This record gives sequence, C-alpha cells and structure tokens, in this order.
Amino acid sequence: MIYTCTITPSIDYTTYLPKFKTGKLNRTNDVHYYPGGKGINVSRVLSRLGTPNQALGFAGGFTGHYIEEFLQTEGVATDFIQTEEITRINVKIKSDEETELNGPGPALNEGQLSELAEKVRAMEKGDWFVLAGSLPDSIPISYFMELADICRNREIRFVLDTSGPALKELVKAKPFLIKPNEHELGELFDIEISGKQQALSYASKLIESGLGHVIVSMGGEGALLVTKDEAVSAKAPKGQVVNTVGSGDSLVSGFIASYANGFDAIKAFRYGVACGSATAFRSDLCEKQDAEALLSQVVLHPINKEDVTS
Ligand SMILES: Nc1ncnc2c1ncn2[C@@H]1O[C@H](COP(=O)(O)OP(=O)(O)OP(=O)(O)O)[C@@H](O)[C@H]1O
Ligand SMILES: O=P(O)(O)OC[C@@]1(O)O[C@H](CO)[C@@H](O)[C@@H]1O
Repeated sequence: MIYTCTITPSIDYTTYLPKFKTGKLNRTNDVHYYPGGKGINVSRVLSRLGTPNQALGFAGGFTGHYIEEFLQTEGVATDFIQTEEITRINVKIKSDEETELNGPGPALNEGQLSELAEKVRAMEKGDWFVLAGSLPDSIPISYFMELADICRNREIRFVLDTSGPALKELVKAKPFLIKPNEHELGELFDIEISGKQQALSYASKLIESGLGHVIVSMGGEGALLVTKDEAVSAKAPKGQVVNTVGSGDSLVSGFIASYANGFDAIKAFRYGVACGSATAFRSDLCEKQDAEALLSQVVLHPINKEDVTS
C-alpha cells in the first residue's frame, strides 16, 4: 500500500484575476476550494492514475471536515488524526504572476504524534510512506527521524518532499526518493542553484551520501533524475500554464504510480514529468488522460557533469 502523510494540509483557496494589485481592493473572477497540502495532492493524483493509496495526516475543524469529505467523494481513502485546531486555508492568487499565502501548520500534542507513529509501525515491507509538505517547527526533527527509522527497519520505501531545515536533517535518513525544486536543493547546501549543470552536481552529492533517487524539478524547464547508476534530464512539454500549484506533487505521484507498477526509474520519471506538466496546464490536478496525452512530448537526455550546459 502507498501511504501519503500530510502534517499540514490546507484548503487551497484558488482565485483568478487579470491583474493583482497589492494594497488595493481586488475583485476576482473565479474561485476554487481544492483540498491541498503536498501529501494530499500526491494521493489525489495517485487515485486519478488508478493507484490505490491512503492519505494520512492531521485535520481539524470545518476545513478539515471539508477536506476529508472532498477526498472521500473523489474516492481517495483517508485516515486523518483529528486536531482541535482548524486546518489552514492557503490562498493562491493566479494573475499575471502566481502569489501564494500559506498558513502555519497545526500545534500537535504527544498523543497525536504517537498515533501517527503507530500507523507507520503498522505498515508492512514493500509499502510506501510519502511524507510531503511543510513540517511545523514545533515538532522536533527527531520525531520524523524516528518515522524514517521505522521505514528503514521495515523495508518501507520512504519518500520525502519537504523544505527548509527539516529537509536538511531528514536527507540523512537516506530516503528512497526526494524531489526538491531548484530552490529547495539550494537550501540543502546553503547556495543558490541555477541551471541543470549545478543541480546535477548537487543532486549527485546526495546520491553519493546514500539516497536512492533524487528528482530536481525546475518548473517549465523540466526536471532531472539522478540515481546511483544514471542521470537524465527531461524537458517539460510546452503548453498554456493555468495553475502550477501541485505540479511538483503530481510529478512525485506519476513517478510512484509508474514505479510501483513495475516500470524502471527512468520510465517512471518520464511519466512523472508528464503528470507535473499536465497539472500545470489546468486549474485542478491532472487526470490520467491529460498526462498520457503529454507523454510523447517529454524528451529525455542522458546527462553527465561535462555535457550539461544550463
Ligand atoms: N510552466 C510549466 N510548463 C510546463 N511544465 C511545468 C511548468 N511548471 C511546472 N511544470 C511541470 O511540473 C514539474 C514540477 O514543477 P515545479 O518544479 O514547479 O515543482 P514544485 O516547485 O515542487 O511545485 P509545487 O510545490 O507547487 O508542487 C516540472 O518538472 C514540470 O514537469
Ligand atoms: O506550506 P507547505 O506545506 O510547504 O505547502 C503547501 C502547499 O503550497 O503545497 C501544495 C502544492 O505543492 C499546495 O496544495 C499547498 O497549499
């Protein structure tokens, strides 16, 4: 079974307007209330790809209730731990630029944290545990290290998609897969990454330290996959960008769905990139047919440190 875990879910209040002006009253055209948070997005896309999974994490209040109901209506299995706090609402303003306002995560008590750890302990060899999204500062990183240790001891594939200090610490647990974007990869090394050449060399350092797969996503430029044996670059398909929120999560879903169905890492990566772009080209997350229609446009190139130019 594939389990996703979103410690800080959200409702993504997504609204469109031609020109967003800060400090002014802006009236918007179109409004959507999507269940969000990175692990939840991974679950939604996995389900759309026909891959069974369960969404774990924490949710509470009327917003938490909305998220659970929405997911269940879509056929996504959920097993959230209830919080007293209301789950956050993140604001996504789609205008000539994309502006995001993400709220903080919930304060969680020891009981709630041990409940999640119990769920991870109950997972079995061959399962996947996808920990995605921001991790509140109030929870010690040692707690997540413990979850990663459980995964290692039980041969559960640990996938990590987070950012900041938590990412820096948790890469030491040598996840099966991480998917930083360029900025997040840079944060890991306290530098600014720009271009595929530099991304490749830093992703390679992570692989040398023992990680299984590193996918560096680079928005409209595509992505890189680096493993112990190979490195490939993918160009993203071209299209009309509508909403890129969740495109990184869709990449992760496409990779996992394909790999879990027996495809090798390169094919899984290609499928993931198609899913990421298919999401960028619509308001909500991609559907299977959108991704498959783009697959032939995802061109892969093997790369090495010498021949990548930018
Ligand atoms: N403008 C774009 N055009 C085509 N494809 C895109 C575009 N933006 C994103 N994508 C696709 O989505 C993938 C992931 O995008 P990106 O690097 O923006 O992820 P991210 O920063 O993790 O996003 P998020 O956190 O919102 O999920 C890219 O590798 C690419 O395949
Ligand atoms: O604040 P975090 O947890 O870093 O990111 C949360 C978030 O921006 O990520 C998803 C897109 O990847 C959105 O659904 C959600 O609002």
